[in-house]
Amino acid sequence: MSWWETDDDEDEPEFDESDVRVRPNPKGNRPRTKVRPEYAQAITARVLGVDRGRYTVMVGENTDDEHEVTAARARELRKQAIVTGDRVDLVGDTTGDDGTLSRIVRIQPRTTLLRRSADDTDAVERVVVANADQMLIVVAAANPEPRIRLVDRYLVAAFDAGITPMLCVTKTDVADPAEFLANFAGLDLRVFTSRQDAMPLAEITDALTGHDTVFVGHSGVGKSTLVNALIPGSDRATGVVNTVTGRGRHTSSSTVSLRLPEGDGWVIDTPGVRSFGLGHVNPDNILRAFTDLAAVAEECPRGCTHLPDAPDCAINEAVEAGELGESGPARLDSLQRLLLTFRS
Ligand SMILES: Nc1nc2c(ncn2[C@@H]2O[C@H](COP(=O)(O)OP(=O)(O)OP(=O)(O)O)[C@@H](O)[C@H]2O)c(=O)[nH]1
Ligand SMILES: [Zn+2]
Repeated sequence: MSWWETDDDEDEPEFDESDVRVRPNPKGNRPRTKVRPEYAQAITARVLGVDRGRYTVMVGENTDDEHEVTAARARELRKQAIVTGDRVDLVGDTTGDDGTLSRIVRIQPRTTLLRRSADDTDAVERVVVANADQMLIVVAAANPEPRIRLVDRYLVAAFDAGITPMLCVTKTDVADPAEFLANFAGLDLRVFTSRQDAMPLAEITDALTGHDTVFVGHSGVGKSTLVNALIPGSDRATGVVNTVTGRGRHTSSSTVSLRLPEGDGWVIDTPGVRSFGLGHVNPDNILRAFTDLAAVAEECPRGCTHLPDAPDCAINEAVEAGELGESGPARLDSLQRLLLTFRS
């Protein structure tokens, strides 16, 4: 079961940063590389993008010395994935002058890690983006048709990673998204609605300010159009949607970091990811995103699934007894739908 139930995988964009397969590491993702004394002078940088083994990184962020540098990975990092959003330590020539190459010697501990597995039964995960604290899920009201299940999968990936999701529905000039949005009423989910001739740019910019936000969405939903409007000059290629299939051409093909015009905040734009398995997801992380329900679940029997058929589930009982208020049933529904997303 893959994130996208489409059959045209041949032209799936390459995710070069996800080619490195990493084993799930219960101890976290802290690199085990010994700190070598000669790296005491290493400086910290933000990975902006990855292209064929070369990393574009930013050093001196928010200082007078801020500049971009091209870097390669040190051999001792072996196969550890270095992805967009990583904070890394650099040695060597960090001037960023033409033709220079510096070396990444360490990956700093990550605050969050958005990951995917090949499919829902695969425990081997690939990392997509590091250190994002927000996810903007972009979905079109029509052309292509919005899919609840797809948004659920993005939500699960975000909650699992400890990333706060938000939703932007584009193309509201084409269709009314109310019915679609009703499916998410049980979630604490900030929702923006947008149409090309009236994009809520100030509102979205405000939500992005001070954050690192990963943008995700199916190809053709208008994500590049939105990114270009939020960040003039970012030059995200926009494609033409095939009116028969509703699918876009895959015009944006690598993950990049873009800075908000005012400087305080980053957009990490991912290409239309079509296989985003959730084999690695821990159900406890999903429950944790529903703080009110998680508190009730303390009373659940050990190993409770919290699904409708779970015996003596405290959440199910509390909702039935009306103890979780008017929104209780909708919240429980949302939780159960998300829990089922990666159990099927
Ligand atoms: N009617 C309408 N069309 C839109 C809107 N936003 C974007 N589009 C059109 O939808 C098509 C796809 O937009 P893109 O911005 O390229 O979509 P994308 O999600 O970035 O797709 P890829 O670049 O293929 O990943 C383009 O023809 C846009 O002009 C909107 O709000 N309303
Ligand atoms: Zn339960």
